[in-house]
Amino acid sequence: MIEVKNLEKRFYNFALEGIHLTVKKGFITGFIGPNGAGKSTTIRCIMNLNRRYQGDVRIFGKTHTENTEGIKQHIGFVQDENFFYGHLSLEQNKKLLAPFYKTWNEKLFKHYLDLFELPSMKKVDHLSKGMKMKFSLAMALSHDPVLIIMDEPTSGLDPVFRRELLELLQDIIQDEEKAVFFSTHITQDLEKVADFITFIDNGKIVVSEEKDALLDHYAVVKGPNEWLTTERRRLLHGVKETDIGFEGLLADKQQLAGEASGQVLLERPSLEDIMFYTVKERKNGHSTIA
Ligand SMILES: Nc1ncnc2c1ncn2[C@@H]1O[C@H](COP(=O)(O)OP(=O)(O)OP(=O)(O)O)[C@@H](O)[C@H]1O
Repeated sequence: MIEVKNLEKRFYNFALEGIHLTVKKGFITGFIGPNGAGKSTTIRCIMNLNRRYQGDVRIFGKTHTENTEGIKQHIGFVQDENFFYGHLSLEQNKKLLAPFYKTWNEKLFKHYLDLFELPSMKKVDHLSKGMKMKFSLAMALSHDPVLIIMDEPTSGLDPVFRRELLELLQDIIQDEEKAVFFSTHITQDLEKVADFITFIDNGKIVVSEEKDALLDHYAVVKGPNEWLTTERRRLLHGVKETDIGFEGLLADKQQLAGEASGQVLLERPSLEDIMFYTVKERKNGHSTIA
């Protein structure tokens, strides 16, 4: 559905470098990374909103130069900023925007307005933050897109609706013909629904992999300080030492096979752990995980 190769985008004091990324049909791919890592910039390049970039971005096998209109017809896009006309009602916004989509489905739109409890006659400016996000979602889903790309769609949503949205996304990919790609800081959401994870830090992809495999081969290692020889320390990322002991992240737990037994604890990490220790390692001035 999406194939990005060697994407480069430069700003004054930031660069996306050598971004490789794929989003597969039938799956949900989560995009994670700390503030300023380059998630929105990558998404904007994929949507052709950042025009001057290098590299190959293909959606449905085509570049934007080949068929940008055709591509966008089949994408449901949710941005982190509100791009509707604030002084107009939801209904008026819909009337202006729906004609751009050949497959606009008015019944589906009404269904989402009801489901999301949105008042169609209210002005966008008078909606709460979460309601604006819900309206963005309703607009993005009502032309029955095959690819859904969202930049932090769950920010500002209450936990009940967030969970409902995750369920909705899982329903959408059930027919194995669609794909969802979304960025979020709520890594627990991705633990629930994502099939693949792409993690970006400081403009570079740290890891891009099937979620369960990723969580299987990383480990948080905890143990007494005397175990931490220089050699073993080199294997770990974001090491923190206290009087009680140390903890750090191991990218490939096979590297400690045999050596660890009995002396240290190897725990299955959360996505947040993987992010935390990796970013900590970079901030400490060491290289990131390859
Ligand atoms: N138009 C622009 N001009 C200059 N710098 C920009 C521009 N857009 C983004 N940047 C810079 O690119 C970097 C990456 O920003 P980006 O919005 O992609 O990060 P992000 O991972 O989405 O962060 P967050 O999680 O905080 O939303 C930041 O340093 C930002 O200042």
